[in-house]
Order: sequence, then structure tokens, then C-alpha cells
Amino acid sequence: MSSEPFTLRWGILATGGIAKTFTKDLLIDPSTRAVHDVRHEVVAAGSSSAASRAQDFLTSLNAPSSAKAYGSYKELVEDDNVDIIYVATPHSHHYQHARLALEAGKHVLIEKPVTVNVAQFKILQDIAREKKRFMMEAVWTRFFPLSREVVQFIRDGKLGEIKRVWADFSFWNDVEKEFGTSHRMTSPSLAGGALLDLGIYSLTWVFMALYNPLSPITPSAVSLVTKFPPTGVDEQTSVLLDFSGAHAIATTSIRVASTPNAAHNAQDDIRIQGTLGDLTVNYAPRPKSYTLTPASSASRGTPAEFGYETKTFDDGPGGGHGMFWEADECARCVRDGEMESGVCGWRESEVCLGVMDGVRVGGGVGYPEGVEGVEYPLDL
Ligand SMILES: NC(=O)C1=CN([C@@H]2O[C@H](COP(=O)(O)OP(=O)(O)OC[C@H]3O[C@@H](n4cnc5c(N)ncnc54)[C@H](OP(=O)(O)O)[C@@H]3O)[C@@H](O)[C@H]2O)C=CC1
Ligand SMILES: O=C1OC[C@@H](O)[C@H](O)[C@H]1O
Repeated sequence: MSSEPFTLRWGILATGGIAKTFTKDLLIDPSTRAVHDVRHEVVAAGSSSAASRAQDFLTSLNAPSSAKAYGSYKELVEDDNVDIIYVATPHSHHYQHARLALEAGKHVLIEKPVTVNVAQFKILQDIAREKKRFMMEAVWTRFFPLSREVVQFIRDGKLGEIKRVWADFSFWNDVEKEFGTSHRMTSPSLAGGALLDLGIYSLTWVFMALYNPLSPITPSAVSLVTKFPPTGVDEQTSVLLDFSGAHAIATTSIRVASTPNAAHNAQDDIRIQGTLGDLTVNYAPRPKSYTLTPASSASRGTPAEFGYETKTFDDGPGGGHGMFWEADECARCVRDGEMESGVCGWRESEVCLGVMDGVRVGGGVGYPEGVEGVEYPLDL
């Protein structure tokens, strides 16, 4: 194998909040996180508003001066120097924009949730397969070294048999003041609501603990949904899942927060309970530490092989946000000719999305036809 790192050339589709954070991470030297086999180049950004907005975006991030700024997403996806498109538009637009990129022959990393519903995601899978392009949902949490270690610990059986998982990710609380009714968090036209934006992290931890791609289980779920009265999106959702006898409770809210006050240490919002003990994680989207608590052998039989311990990780080496771990995965998959990641595969994204579809429909949260539909292209 060549000792030169593989370079993945990125085109950034949209110039909002997360596009900035992600692109900043792409520009960090991978050796600061001890990664030497892949690297990233930001070669272009596209804005639906104006080329000048894309240029301001690139300039503000100190992107290379050679990076191109486009005033439309179509021009961006047609740039021959771009290998992969990062789709960072609101949920409502993921299907349309990911499809635009795939149809143009690009690999895609699509912000979470990958699409608004399973029907849309299945079509993207067909196109990615036909075009032989890599596609992944940007569930960045899965790629933190901490998360990889936790999943391995569970799959190695060190926690025993997993019986129950609790997972919460809740954020904000003054919804009226923070968002009003037209923000992407609250607008049905942008597929807003707590579940698709935040609850997906709670479900991600449930899936990391209980869904093994090698012996997959499609869980059954029951749920409670409270709607945000002015727009009808969900403001608080709780889901109870059954994975063949193992239970999970996944909660999310935009009325109360997992970390209500930054001045005080947050509690661990993820709790994974096995027959040999518990593993708790702080904090759902950007995990910083995990704690192991062995069950007492007197009460559970075989003793755990681990002691009580809290292990803390650097969640942003090189001064980053931690989004580069998922970018590194994309680079390795593209380099190796893979269409999907083994860490965040299509089937798992689809099963998780299927749970969210059921919860939303059951809770009476619907979005406009153009947002839920599969018609393409659509001028949203
Ligand atoms: N992984 C993570 O930690 C996070 C992920 N996210 C995800 O990223 C996505 C975007 O969120 P965020 O960056 O916060 O959103 P922003 O509102 O900050 O940015 C969205 C961008 O999308 C483009 N856009 C295209 N069409 C529309 C439209 N109709 N309405 C609004 N914007 C539009 C705009 O860019 P332009 O004008 O340049 O085309 C806009 O700046 C969501 O899917 C969200 O779930 C968000 C926050 C954190
Ligand atoms: O992915 C996310 O994580 C952090 C939240 O602030 C944001 O709304 C959400 O999209």
C-alpha cells in the first residue's frame, strides 16, 4: 500500500451553521488526531443564495484560495474536481440535494437524518447502487474513538447480555424565543421537530448498543409525541423499543435540555445496562467520557472483568469539533471502493429511519407533500 495519504476532495453543499463547523474540521491537519492514511481537500462550496455567499463562507474559513465558489448547487455538483458532496441543508431538502449529487456522479455524505422518510432513502440507495457511488448518513457520533470503543466493548460481550438502554438528547427550552415558527427546528416545511433533529442521537445510542449489522433486529416501537401547537411538529417525543427482549427508552425534547446549565456538570444521558454491569456516556452527540460500573458478582453470578472506571477522551483534537472522524471514514471507504460504511451502513440508517417514520405517523406529525414525497426534481 502507498505510504502517501489518500486525498478526498470535498464540495460543500450549503453554507449554514453545520457546513461551517464541518468544513473547519476538514481543514485541520489529520496528523493532529494521529491519522496518516487519509487527508481532505476543500475544493468547492455552493450556496443556493449567491456565489458571493459561498465565497464569503470559504474566505471566512481560510479555505485554499483555489477553492471554487458557486451560486447554485447544480454548478457545484458538476465540478469535475469534486469527489464527494457534503449535503448540509435542512432535513426537508436532503433527498433532493443528495439525489442531485448522486445523479451527477458524486459520492455523498448527507447530514442527519439522511432523508425525511424511508421511501426517499430507498430511492437514494437505488441510485447510489446504480452509479456505484459511496453514500453515508452523517451520524458523526458513531465515529468518535469513544463510540467505536464502546461498541467494541459491547460486541465483545464484556457487559454481558444487554438488557436495557436509556438514551436522551434534548436541547433548548425557550422554543418561541429561539425559533418562532419558521426556523428549521419548528417549521414543517423544513421537516422540523425534536425527533428528526435531536431524537436521532438518542436512537443512535440505542442502535449502537442493540443493533448488530451482522445479526440485525428490526425493533418494535411504541411512542408518545407532544406537538408544538403553532406548527404541529413534535416538541417532545419518547420512544420505547423492543429488540427481541432487550428494551430501550429513547427520549428527546426541545422544552427541557439534557444539559440545562452549562455551568454545572451534566449527568450521563446514555445508560447501557448489561448483565455484567452498566456503561454510561456523557454526552450523546459529542461523547466526552464513559463510565463502567461492574455489577456485584453476588447478585449476578459471573463477575465482570472490569472495575469501576471513568475514561475521558479528547473530543476535539487539533482544536476541532470531532466531525473529522466521519470525514476520515468517507475517505477510507471511497479509497477502498466501498459504497457504504461498515460503521454506518444503509440498512441500519434505514431501520432507524423506519422507527422514526412510525413514531411520526403514529404521533400525527406530517410534513407537506413536497417534503415527504419522492418526486424529483422539485423546486422546494
Ligand atoms: N451533525 C451535527 O452536529 C449537526 C447537524 N445538523 C444538520 O445539518 C443540517 C443543516 O443544519 P444547520 O446547518 O444548522 O442549518 P442552517 O439553517 O444553519 O443552514 C442550512 C443551509 O441550507 C441552505 N438552504 C437551502 N435551502 C434552504 C431553505 N429552504 N431554508 C433554509 N436553508 C436552506 C442554506 O445555505 P445556502 O443559502 O448557502 O444555500 C442554509 O444556510 C440539518 O440536517 C441538521 O440536522 C445541524 C446542526 C448540528
Ligand atoms: O445535530 C444537531 O446537534 C446539535 C443541535 O444543536 C442541532 O440542532 C442538531 O441539528
